[in-house]
Amino acid sequence: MIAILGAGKMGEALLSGVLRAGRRPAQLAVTVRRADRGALLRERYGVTVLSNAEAAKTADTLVIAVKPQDMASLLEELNPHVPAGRLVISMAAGIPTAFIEARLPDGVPVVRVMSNTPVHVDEAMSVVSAGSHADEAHLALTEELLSPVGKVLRIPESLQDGATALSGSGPAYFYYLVEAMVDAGILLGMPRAAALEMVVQSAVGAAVMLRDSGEHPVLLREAVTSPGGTTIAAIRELERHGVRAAVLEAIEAARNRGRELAEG
Ligand SMILES: NC(=O)C1=CN([C@@H]2O[C@H](COP(=O)(O)OP(=O)(O)OC[C@H]3O[C@@H](n4cnc5c(N)ncnc54)[C@H](OP(=O)(O)O)[C@@H]3O)[C@@H](O)[C@H]2O)C=CC1
Ligand SMILES: O=C(O)[C@@H]1CCC=N1
Repeated sequence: MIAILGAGKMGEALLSGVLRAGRRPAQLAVTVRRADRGALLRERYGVTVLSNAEAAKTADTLVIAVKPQDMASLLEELNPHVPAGRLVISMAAGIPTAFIEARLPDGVPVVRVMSNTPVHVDEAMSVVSAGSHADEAHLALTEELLSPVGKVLRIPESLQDGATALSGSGPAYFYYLVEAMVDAGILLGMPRAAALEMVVQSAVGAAVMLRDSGEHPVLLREAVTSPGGTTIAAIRELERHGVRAAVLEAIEAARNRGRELAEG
C-alpha cells in the first residue's frame, strides 16, 4: 500500500494520477490534518483515510506531501511508528534527505522528489534523488510511481534546489507570462476572453513545438522573427527591459529560497 501523508494540492494531484494510471483505491491511503478534507478525499477517490501513525505502520511506501514548514513535526510524529523496510518519498521543496534521515529510525531509505502541478494532466516534470540509504530499487519504485503522471529524471541531490526553482516553480512563470500578455491584449483594445484565447493557444502551440519538433528554442524563435518585422520590435523591448537577466535572477532567488526552507 502507498500512503500519501498530507494530501493537499500536490498530494491529491498525485493520488488522482496514480488512480488514473490503474492503481486500485484499496492500494492507496491518505492522511490529512482536517477531518472534512479526509471525508472529501474518501468520497472523491474511495481511498482509505488513516492517521499518520497508522499509515507508517501499514503502508510500504510513505509519500510525504506536507509543506516544508510542517516536515519536522510530521517526522517527529512518524518516528516511533516507521518499521525497517519502509520507503519514504518526500515531495517537499528545500528539505534535504539528510534532514529526514536524521528524524527517522536509522537506515530508512529516503528518496527526494521535486514534481510540479502538471501532475494534474499527466505532464509533470519530476526529478528524483536518492538519500544515503536509498538504492537502485528505491529509485525504480519512485520512478514507477511518478512516470504515469509525466517525465521523471534522476539528478544529484545537490541540484534539487535548482530543479525546484526551474521546473517545480516553472509552471508559475509561464502563467505569469500569460497574464502579462493578456494585459497587453487589453492595452491594445482586445476583449479579455479573446486575448486569453489567443495567448493560451499560442502557448500551447509553442509548447507542443518545443517538445515535438526537436528544434532548439533559439531556432524556433528565429523562425518567428522576420527581418525588419514585428517580433524583433518586441524582442528589442524585452532586451531593453532586461527580461533575460530578470529571469536568471528570479530563478536564482527561488533556488536560494529553497535552501532556506529547511531552517523553518
Ligand atoms: N504546489 C506546488 O506547485 C508544488 C509543491 N511542492 C511541494 O509539495 C508539498 C505540498 O505542497 P502543496 O500541495 O502545494 O501544499 P498544501 O498545503 O496544499 O498540502 C499540504 C497538506 O498537508 C496537510 N498537512 C500538514 N501537516 C499535516 C500532518 N501533520 N498530517 C497530515 N496532513 C498534514 C495540510 O493540511 P491543511 O490543509 O490543514 O493545511 C495540507 O492539506 C510542499 O512541500 C511543496 O514544497 C512541490 C512541487 C510543486
Ligand atoms: O513555491 C513553492 O515553494 C513550491 C515548491 C515548488 C513549487 N511550489
